[in-house]
Amino acid sequence: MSVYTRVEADDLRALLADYAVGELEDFAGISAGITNTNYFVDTSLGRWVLTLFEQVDEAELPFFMQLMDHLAGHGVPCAHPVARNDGGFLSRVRGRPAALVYRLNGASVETPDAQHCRSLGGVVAEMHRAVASFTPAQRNARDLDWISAAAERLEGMMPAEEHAVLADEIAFQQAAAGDLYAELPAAVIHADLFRDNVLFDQNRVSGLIDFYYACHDYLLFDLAVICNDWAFDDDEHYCPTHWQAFMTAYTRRRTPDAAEVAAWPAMLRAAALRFWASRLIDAYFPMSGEVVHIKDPAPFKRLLLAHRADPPALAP
Ligand SMILES: Nc1ncnc2c1ncn2[C@@H]1O[C@H](COP(=O)(O)OP(=O)(O)OP(=O)(O)O)[C@@H](O)[C@H]1O
Ligand SMILES: N[C@@H](CCO)C(=O)O
Repeated sequence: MSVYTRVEADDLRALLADYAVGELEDFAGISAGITNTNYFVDTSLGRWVLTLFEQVDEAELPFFMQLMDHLAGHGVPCAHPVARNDGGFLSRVRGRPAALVYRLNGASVETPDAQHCRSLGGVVAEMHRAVASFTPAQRNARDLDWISAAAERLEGMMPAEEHAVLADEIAFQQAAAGDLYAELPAAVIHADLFRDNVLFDQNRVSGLIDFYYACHDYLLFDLAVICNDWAFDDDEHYCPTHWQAFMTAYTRRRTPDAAEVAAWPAMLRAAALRFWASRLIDAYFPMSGEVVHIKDPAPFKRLLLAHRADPPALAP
């Protein structure tokens, strides 16, 4: 359920008066998504998506808008905001901060094949090149400090044996941060490129969406998040052809350096840890007052343990 705030035609007419996008023709709430309220909005001049930000820290929104605008300006297919007549990207609808974004064609795929992965590899490499000239930065809201604080909250709530794995992995990642990760290339990354955040049209990426965890961090972290979600099936079986297809396309545009190759097994673990921890927090401390879709933390624990034993290579 993604409509937390109900929007009426009059709200939209008032909003659209601030943009040069024509007259309202139709609109409908979007049922996918968890965090924000999203509406499809059709006007006489095009098709748009209106997002009402329900949970994002308002002070962070200009960063996300600038990032999407920058990437789109550099040819990266992605959701990006429409500028208002006064040049800004943010509006207010029903008391919520809101943005009108260009509507992309296509849909996300639950079960990607190698062709989807190949197309994604090219787009992610383009994104990693385009961020080199993007100067605003924002820290990772789900960094190791956040994960450590999460582990403290979870102590005594989750099974002790599992908590010990969590604590042990945090210690490993703290050591890696001062050593293995010290020389890694860093820039603004997406940080949440799961299958539901990529739209495809005819097996080609039509756009990346949901940049609201974007932050300054290691480029390799993006690759690890993608490998964990796109190259492992729902039973955590590794699909080498998926990862091969992704990396073949990626390395045509950007070659990982030696430090990235060395840090890869640890970074796969960091990405598994990040989503294990956030899903544990969502499961043990569910947000009240809304319809909440809790994602199962267990696959990321299993993936973490699998990576400790036998991580796949960065460039297979
Ligand atoms: N620019 C866009 N063009 C077309 N469809 C979009 C666009 N942005 C979002 N959508 C559609 O809206 C749905 C919900 O968007 P999104 O995943 O960003 O929701 P959210 O609630 O903000 O995020 P999350 O699901 O991570 O909590 C997407 O699955 C997609 O179908
Ligand atoms: N992609 C995340 C949720 C949003 O950050 C997950 O699957 O846990």
